[in-house]
This record gives sequence, structure tokens and C-alpha cells, in this order.
Amino acid sequence: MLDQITNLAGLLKDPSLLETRAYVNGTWTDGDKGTFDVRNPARGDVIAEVADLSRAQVAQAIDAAYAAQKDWAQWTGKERAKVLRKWFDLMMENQEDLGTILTAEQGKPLAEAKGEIAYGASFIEFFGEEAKRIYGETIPGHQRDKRLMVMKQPIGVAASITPWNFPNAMITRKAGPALAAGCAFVARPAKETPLSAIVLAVLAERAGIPAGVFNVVPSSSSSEIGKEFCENGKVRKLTFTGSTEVGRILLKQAADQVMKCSMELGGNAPFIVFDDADLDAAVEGAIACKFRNNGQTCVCANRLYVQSGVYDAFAEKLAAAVKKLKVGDGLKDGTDLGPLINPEALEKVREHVADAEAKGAKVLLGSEDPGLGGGFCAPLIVTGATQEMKFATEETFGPLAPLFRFDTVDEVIELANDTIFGLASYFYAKDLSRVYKVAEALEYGIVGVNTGIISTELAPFGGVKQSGLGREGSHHGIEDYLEMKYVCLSI
Ligand SMILES: NC(=O)c1ccc[n+]([C@@H]2O[C@H](COP(=O)([O-])OP(=O)(O)OC[C@H]3O[C@@H](n4cnc5c(N)ncnc54)[C@H](O)[C@@H]3O)[C@@H](O)[C@H]2O)c1
Ligand SMILES: O=C[C@H](O)CS(=O)(=O)O
Repeated sequence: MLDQITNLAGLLKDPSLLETRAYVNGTWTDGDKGTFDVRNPARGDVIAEVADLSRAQVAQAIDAAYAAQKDWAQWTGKERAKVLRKWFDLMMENQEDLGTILTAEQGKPLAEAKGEIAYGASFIEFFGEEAKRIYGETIPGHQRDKRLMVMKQPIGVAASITPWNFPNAMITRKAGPALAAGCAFVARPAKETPLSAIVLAVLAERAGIPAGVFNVVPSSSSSEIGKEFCENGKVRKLTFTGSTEVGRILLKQAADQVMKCSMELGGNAPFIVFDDADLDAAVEGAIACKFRNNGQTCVCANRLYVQSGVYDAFAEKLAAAVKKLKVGDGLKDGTDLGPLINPEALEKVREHVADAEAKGAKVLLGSEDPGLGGGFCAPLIVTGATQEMKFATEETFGPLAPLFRFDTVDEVIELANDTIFGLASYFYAKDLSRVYKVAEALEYGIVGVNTGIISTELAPFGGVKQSGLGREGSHHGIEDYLEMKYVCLSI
């Protein structure tokens, strides 16, 4: 039987990091709607009661951000860089506690949670440095008395809506460039995982980020808060990470104000193993890519295409590796796979397996129940997968690896691109000509070649087709929070 978390603060080196109120204009604030429960997905027990803000309170946070942004934009890039560096330092000094809070509310193994804290903090570090490099330009005039300039200026108030699967990094990947650019930020985290967002505000306050510049507005309501973000005239930027379905809703709502939007949406990643691949490396990459966060990432392999000549060998090697994965409580040492976020997520995995079996697939591994109850699921491998099965077009978002067979390069490119999504893709091959041609032919924003992990703050992360708009990370990432102003000077 799994232990209950009866006192989350008692698990922390610094219990004061566990805050449950909202952070608005530098003030810790209760919710007009009372509180909502945050549950640990491993056990289902309530670990915190968090302030439930009303739409009116969120409007007040937007007002505060609008007022604070004027002064924040006057800070030099170097001054902003200094407080962002302090924020980064505090995240890393408290990495263990932030990881424990994250695992308690999201379920992922503590080692992964601590890894997310470092990954999330890296965006604050990187964009703090970029704050000093927001360059304009001068352009030779079109007439002798004209001097042309381009200025880069902060867009204003940025409103953020983020998912539960990376409750730290999906916020910092936005707040980093936003604050570095001189914007103010209002974050509405997922109701499943608000604690990781709130503790970012605790550390922002300690770092000296001015009141009103970074605000966290937890709420059990999602659509009402989304409408406030889209309809409030003081919001200049909507930055969303989540499903394509919700992204569409928000884009339609934001259209009324022609609001600038960044969209990091759903995926359906192909993972292709060619017959000249290093199979052991491909298995290692498939484990990392498919089962990170229990398959609950936007860039997880959703479809594994294996060339006929190596299909059986790859399936055998993958099964041997998957059998070693330990399912259990994320707070316990040695756990590789925690629980899924909720019972509905487990049901979707079961639905995809049942659909595949009904259409002729075979469950190679993972049919047994891990016997832990709750949202725990044994990692699964299915063989005989075909494009007619649900997981060919829908994100499974769970620990299910369907193996598709293919014969030719042209065939697998067509299969891999046969989706409305275009976020991440992966393939393993050695022939240089094949590597270059396949990387060019895949219709995705991200291509991993001989690797299953592509995530870094140094690179532009984002999708094409219905996987999103814009990029997060890299020097490109700050452009989404800047406006370009052309000045024509007559002398
Ligand atoms: N591209 C990326 O970087 C990226 C990263 C992580 C997750 N995702 C995607 O997110 C999805 C999983 O996360 P999820 O289940 O939280 O997604 P979701 O779209 O259901 O929810 C995302 C956020 O939007 C909020 N929301 C839901 N409906 C809303 C509405 N009508 N108006 C305003 N806000 C609303 C939710 O409360 C949550 O905070 C997957 O599709 C995954 O691929 C994408
Ligand atoms: O779920 C999607 C995140 O963007 C995952 S990561 O950025 O690859 O860690």
C-alpha cells in the first residue's frame, strides 16, 4: 500500500516554499471562490487546498501587470538580467524541494522532477543573458535626408496558460523570455498542478522581481480565465501550451482583439528505425523518448515505425528493456514510471490498446496490472500496428509503444507525415545520404537523429501544421515577446 502524503511541507528542507495562495501585485492573495483541492496522482489523497481565484481577481492581476510593466520596461537589460539570474540561482538552490513539490502534485519520479526544475531554470538563465542582447538596427536611408531605425520593444502584458505535464518548465519557458524582454506576466497554471507555479512566485519575490511583474493566478475555472485573457484590452500577448483542441478555442477567442499568440500544442511523434540503425542505441532512445514522464509529453514517440529487416530484433530488444522499468510511487527511489495524471488518462491508454487488438494488433508486453491501483499502468508494447488504429492519429499520452512495420524509405516518410500534427519526429540510421534526405522530408518542427531526447533551452522548440505557432527557447524565443518599431527620421 502506498504511503499517504499527510504533510507535504514536512517533506521539504524549506517548508516555507509550500505556498497555496495566489501571488498578485506582490501580495499573497486568497481566492474569492475559496479553494480547490490538489491531489497526488499516486494515491489520490489531497495534498493541498489552493486559492481559487475568480475572473474579477484575474482582471485585477492584469491591471497590476499593466501598471508594473511600464516601469519594468525602463529597467536596462542588464538590470533585468541581474534579477533573473538571482531567480535562476534560487531555483537551483531549492531544486530538491521544488522537485518534491512537483512529484507530489504531478506524479513523475523525483529524479525526473528535479531534472525538470533544472530544465525549467535553464530558460530563466538563458533569457536573463538574452535581456542584454535585444538589438535594434539602422538601415541606410531611401533619401539623402532620411535615417531609418528599427527598435525592439516589449509587447506589454503576457498572459500564460500551461498544462500539468511539465508544471515548472512550461511556465519558465514563457516567463523567461517575457520578463527578459521587459514584459509583465500573468500565469494561470493547470488546476492539477498549481503548487509548482506558485513556488516560482515565492522565489521571484525573493529574487527581487518587482511587484506586478510576475503574477500567478490559480483557478479551478479554465474557460472563464481564458476568456478574460483574450478579452481584456490590457493583455497584448497570449502564450498557451496544451492540446490542439484548446489551442483552437483560444485562437478563435483571441482573434477578436487580433492578439499575438504563441501556441505550443499537441504532437504525434513518429520514431523510425531503419535497417542500418544501431539497434541498441535505438532501443535506448525509444525508452527515453516513449516513457519519459510515463509517456505524458508532447514530444513522446507516439508511433514506432521499424523497417522489416530489423522489426523482430528491435521488438525483442525493446521488450527486454521495457521489462526492466519499475512502476511505482514517484517519491520512492528507483521508480522509473509514476502514475498517470488521472483515471481518464489510464482509460485512454486502455481504449487505444482495445482498439488496436480489435483491429488485429497483439499485446507483446504489459497486459498485467501492476497491482498498485490508482493511475498506475504497466508499460505496454503492441505489435502489428497499422494506420487504421486510433494511436496512428491520436496522442496516446501514456506508456504505450505501438510497433508499425515498413519496407521502404518513401513508404515510411508518407506514413510518418500522415497526421495533422508536426511537432517532434525521430529516426535512427547511419547512411549519411539517407539521414539528410529523411531529415528534410519529415514535416515536423523538430527532428531527432539517432537520439530520443531533443529538449534544450538553446534550441527553438515548436511545431508546424496543427502543433503550434511560434518557438520557445533559443535566441528566437524572445522575439515572441517583442514588437518591432520602424522609425523614419527626416534630418
Ligand atoms: N507543444 C508543447 O510544448 C506541449 C507541451 C506540453 C503539453 N502539450 C500538449 O498538452 C496536452 C496535454 O496537456 P493538458 O491535458 O493539460 O492540455 P489541455 O489543453 O487540456 O489543457 C492545457 C491548459 O489549458 C487549460 N484549459 C483547458 N480548456 C481551456 C479553455 N477552454 N480555455 C482556457 N484554458 C483552458 C487547462 O486547464 C490547462 O491549464 C497534450 O496535447 C500535449 O501534447 C504540448
Ligand atoms: O510536453 C512537452 C514538453 O515541451 C516536454 S519537453 O520540453 O521536451 O521537456
